[in-house]
Amino acid sequence: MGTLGTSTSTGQAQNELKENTIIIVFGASGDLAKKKTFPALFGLYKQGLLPRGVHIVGYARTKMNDHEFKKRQVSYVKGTDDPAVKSPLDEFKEISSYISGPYDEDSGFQALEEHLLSIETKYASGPHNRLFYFALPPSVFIPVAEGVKKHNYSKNGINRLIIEKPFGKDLESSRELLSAIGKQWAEEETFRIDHYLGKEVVKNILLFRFSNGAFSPSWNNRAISNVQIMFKEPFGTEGRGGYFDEFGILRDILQNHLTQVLTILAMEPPASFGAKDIRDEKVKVLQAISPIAPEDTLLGQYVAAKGKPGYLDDDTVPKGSKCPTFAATTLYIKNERWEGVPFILIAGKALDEAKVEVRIQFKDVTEGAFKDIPRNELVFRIQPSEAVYLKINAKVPGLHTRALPTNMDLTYKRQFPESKIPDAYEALILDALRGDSSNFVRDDELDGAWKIFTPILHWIDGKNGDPIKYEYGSTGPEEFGDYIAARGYRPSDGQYFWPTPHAAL
Ligand SMILES: NC(=O)C1=CN([C@@H]2O[C@H](COP(=O)(O)OP(=O)(O)OC[C@H]3O[C@@H](n4cnc5c(N)ncnc54)[C@H](OP(=O)(O)O)[C@@H]3O)[C@@H](O)[C@H]2O)C=CC1
Ligand SMILES: O=C1O[C@H](COP(=O)(O)O)[C@@H](O)[C@H](O)[C@H]1O
Repeated sequence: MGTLGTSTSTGQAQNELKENTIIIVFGASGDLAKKKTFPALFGLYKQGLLPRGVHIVGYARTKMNDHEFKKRQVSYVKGTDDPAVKSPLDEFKEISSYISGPYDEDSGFQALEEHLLSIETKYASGPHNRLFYFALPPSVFIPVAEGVKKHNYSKNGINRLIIEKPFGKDLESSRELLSAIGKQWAEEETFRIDHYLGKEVVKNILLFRFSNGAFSPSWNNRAISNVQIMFKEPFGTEGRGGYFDEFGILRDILQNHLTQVLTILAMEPPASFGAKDIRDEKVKVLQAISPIAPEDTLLGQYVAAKGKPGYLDDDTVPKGSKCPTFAATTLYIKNERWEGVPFILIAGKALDEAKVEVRIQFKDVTEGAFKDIPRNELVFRIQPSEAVYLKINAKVPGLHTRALPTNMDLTYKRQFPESKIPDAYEALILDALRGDSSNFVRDDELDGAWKIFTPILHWIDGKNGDPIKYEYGSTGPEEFGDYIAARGYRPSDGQYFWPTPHAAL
C-alpha cells in the first residue's frame, strides 16, 4: 500500500529530527499546552516516536516551580501509573523542564538559551536541533518569533517553528503576521498547524477520493446536489470567552478547520502526494471561491437553557457582545467540476451533541419510478466514532416490495479493530519532526482562505447581522432547517414504498 506525504517517493522521511533535539513549548501554562500539546508529546514519547534523547522545555510568563509545572503538564494525560515501577510518564516528566520569562524582552530568551545550552552539553557533538511550538495567542507570535530567532536559533542544527491558528484576524493582519515571521523564518521552517488536517478521517478523504475509481465519475456537479461540512460541540466557551469573543465562531472554526476540509474534498487530483502538489491543488480551490455574501450566512448565539449558562452569562465575555457562537455559510466553487454546488459550512458551540462530519448529498434519481426515493448520501464522520458510510436504498427482504434507506458502513472500530486511531496532534507533531509539511497550512492557502472570509468578518465586526438566539443544548437557530433546505438539502430518512399499484404488501 502506498503512503502519502514526503515519505512517498523515498520511503524515508526527509530531514527527520532523530536525535539531539529539544522541543520548546511557548505558552506552556495555557489551555492548549495542557490539553493537547503535552499529552500528544507524551503519546509520542510512550510509543518511542520522539527523537532519541529528546528534552521538552516549557516556557511562559507564569511563575511555577518544577513540581507545579509537571503536575499541570500531565494533568490531561490519560492512564494511571503503578507507583511501584518507573513508568514512561515518570521518564517523560524527567526529560521535561520549565522556564518562566516574558515574551517581549531579551532577558527571557537569554535565560532560555542558557537552559537549552545546559541541556545540549549532554548531547553528543554534532548538530543540535530545536523544534519551537507556539501554544500562544497570535498577539504575541511576532515578538516571540523574533526573540527566538535572535537568541535561541540553533546555529548548527535544524530549527522548526510550529504555530497555532488563528493566523491573524483578517487578510490584512494575516499578511502582516506572515510577513513579520517570514522575515526571520523560512517557509520550510514554518509549520502552521490546523489540527483538523491531522484527524484520521480527514486524512482518509484524499485516499478515499483518489484510490477508489468507483467514486471518481460522480465526484462533481452532475451527481452531487450539495455538501455540508458540520462541526457541533455540546459545550460553550466556558472560561475561554475572552479569547473567543475576539475571534468568534467563523475565525475559530470555519475559516480554518472547515475550509481546509473543503479544499481536500474539492481539489483536483494532485500530480503526486508530495506536500507541494497537494497544497498547489488546495490553493486552486480557494482561488475559485468568491467572498462570502451576508445573505448566505446565518448567525446565532446561545442563551441559557436546561440549567446551563448563556454565552453572555460567561464573566469573560464582554457585556452585550454580538459575537456569533453558531454560523452557517455557503461557499460556491467557480469551476467546471463544482459550479452550482453549495458547500455549506456549519459550526456551533453549546449544541445538542458532539459531532463533526461531512455529508455529501447526491442528486435525485432522474424522472421515473424512483424519482421520489431518498437521495444517496456519503458521510465522513470525523468524530466521534470515526466512520465513512454511504446511504443507499435497498429492497427490504421479503415478499413485498419496500425500499429502505440503509448504510454501507465503514465504522473504523469494527473494520480496523486492531488499529489505534492516532490523536491529531500526535500525528502532526510527528510530521513536523519528520519535516513533512503536507498536512500543514502554506502561506498562500492562508491568504486564499482569508480572502473568502474577510468581507463577511468585517461586516459582522461592524455590528451587522444580529445573531439569532438559540438554546444551550439545542440544534441551533430554528431557521437552520430552512437555511439548508433553501440550499438544496433534503432529509433522507424514512421508508420508501415502491411506486406500483401493488406496492406495500
Ligand atoms: N485551547 C484549545 O483547545 C485550542 C487552542 N488553539 C490555539 O492555540 C493558541 C493558544 O490557545 P490557548 O492555550 O487556549 O490560549 P491561552 O489563553 O491559554 O494562552 C496560552 C498562554 O499564553 C499566555 N497568554 C495568554 N494571553 C496572553 C496575552 N494576552 N499576552 C501574552 N501572553 C498571553 C498565557 O501564559 P503566561 O501568562 O503564563 O505567559 C497562557 O497560559 C491560540 O492561538 C488558540 O487559538 C488551537 C486549537 C485548540
Ligand atoms: O481549534 C479549535 O478546536 C477545538 C475543537 O477541536 P476538536 O479537536 O476537539 O474538535 C475547539 O473547541 C476550539 O474552540 C477551537 O479553537
